[in-house]
Amino acid sequence: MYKIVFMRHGESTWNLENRFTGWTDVDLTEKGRAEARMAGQVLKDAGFTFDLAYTSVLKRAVRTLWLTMDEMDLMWLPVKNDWRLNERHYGALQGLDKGETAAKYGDQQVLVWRRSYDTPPPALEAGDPRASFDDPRYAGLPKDAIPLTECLKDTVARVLPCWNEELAPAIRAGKKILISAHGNSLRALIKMLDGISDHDIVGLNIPNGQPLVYELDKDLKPIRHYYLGDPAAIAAAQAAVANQGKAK
Ligand SMILES: O=C(O)[C@H](O)COP(=O)(O)O
Repeated sequence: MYKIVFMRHGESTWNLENRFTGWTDVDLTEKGRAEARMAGQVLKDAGFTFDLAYTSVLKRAVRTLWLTMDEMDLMWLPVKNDWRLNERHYGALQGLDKGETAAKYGDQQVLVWRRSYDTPPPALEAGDPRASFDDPRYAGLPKDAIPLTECLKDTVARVLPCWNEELAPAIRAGKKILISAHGNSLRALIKMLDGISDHDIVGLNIPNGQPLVYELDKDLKPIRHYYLGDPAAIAAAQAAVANQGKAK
């Protein structure tokens, strides 16, 4: 049996401000830093240790990983930054207030943009300063790999090769891995691992800074999964994430 740990980053400045973030590279708040340290403490107390860590190229996930590793006295751990673990690109919604957007377009439309499998948010214009074409961290990518918006299906399409080429081989090689990523890149991974339907994935919300353990069989099929930490607090945090996209 293999065990891997997923973790969504701690609270970011735009989580606090309730803005659509996507590929915008915002940092953690103080609360987010505390959540990341707490995750390290919880993992340490539960007896976890790791050989290798993966994260995105966005600082909220990278810093969460650093703080968690620091708390576990694992700053030496090899880390692989993979853009394919980035948050789902939020297109022209990036920077907008989620509640105001719901007040303008309706809760249902915002739910579709946030959670539907195959309807992307409106795309950025190619010349929009929010587009990532000139960002050096994506310099090695073909231009058509850099999104202007993404639905979850698009995120699955980039996360799946990351799983097949990086994560799964590391797990099979016996490495204990920690993956610090984002709400929707983790939803994409979990959808794929658990075979969740396009319909049911709408109801899955990932809380910030909570280690999520997956136990996998020899074929890397999930046996069970569970959050470390207080179930009531986790359920409340999941409900809070779901409610972020509603008009006040
Ligand atoms: O990109 C974002 O805004 C968040 O990290 C995830 O947002 P969501 O829960 O609204 O999809």
